[in-house]
Amino acid sequence: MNIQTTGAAKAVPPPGRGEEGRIRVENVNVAYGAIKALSDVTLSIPPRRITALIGPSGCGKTSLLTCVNRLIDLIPGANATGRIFLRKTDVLARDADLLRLRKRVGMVFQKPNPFPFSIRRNFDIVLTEFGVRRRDDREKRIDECLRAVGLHTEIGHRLDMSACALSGGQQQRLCIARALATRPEILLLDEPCSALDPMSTMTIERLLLDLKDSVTLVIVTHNLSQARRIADECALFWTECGTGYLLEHGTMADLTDRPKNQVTADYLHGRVA
Ligand SMILES: Nc1ncnc2c1ncn2[C@@H]1O[C@H](COP(=O)(O)OP(=O)(O)OP(=O)(O)O)[C@@H](O)[C@H]1O
Repeated sequence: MNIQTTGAAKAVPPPGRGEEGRIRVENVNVAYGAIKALSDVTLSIPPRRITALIGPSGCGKTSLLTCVNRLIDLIPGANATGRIFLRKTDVLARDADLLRLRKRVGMVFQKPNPFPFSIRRNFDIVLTEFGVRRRDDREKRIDECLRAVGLHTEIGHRLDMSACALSGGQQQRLCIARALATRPEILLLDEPCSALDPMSTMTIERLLLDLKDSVTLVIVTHNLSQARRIADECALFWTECGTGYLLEHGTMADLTDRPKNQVTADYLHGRVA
């Protein structure tokens, strides 16, 4: 399927951003109590590209994603070791500044999760938390984010309506807009289209293609067609004895046309579950 981009407002990256938005994962292990979920993952995710994390259920894709913004800290019994660098900051360091980290790294979940308040308040809560105190600054930021996700003409004049009254696809775009409100370098998306119909899925895919010029996008998806449509790079995870590991990483073309492993070839061509 050919995806046309939305033409939504593109944030032009300021000059000299260089490596901003690159994620360097070094020897990361994740365990939940005695269960080792992810073993020794080393991976460099390029800035301002779309990288898809794919692989069968339980191979640790979400676990890796939640390490990058330290949401894993909120899971009782979870433990992550290794290093994940955003430029010079090791986000897994004990003394990492989590508020600053979550300003730099936004996250969007499988099921749209708007706060059960007005559209405006969805943004105000986040913006106030991250220090945007002046009302007119918040209004400008809301306007910028709604334009970035192509929602401005649909709901820009209805900011006081409940976010929960929006359609599922609109709610997910609102959640992406809310995640963009802190102007993150990185957006993590955990199966963001799996609860959406095909039209809403295409809208989100176009939006991600528009956003990738300014934000590093890492998307977990079970939808291989989606990965082929939008991802520049792809990391295939696998499991052995219940522990996930990185099997192969490269461009989508590398994994599809020149896989290094037979398992990669079989998985990418739908020959294994
Ligand atoms: N909170 C938790 N407590 C205990 N084990 C967990 C927890 N979260 C994940 N796991 C285990 O860690 C392993 C990896 O799970 P994870 O959700 O990261 O995989 P995944 O590849 O994202 O799976 P899926 O594609 O089904 O979402 C699985 O064996 C899972 O059961």
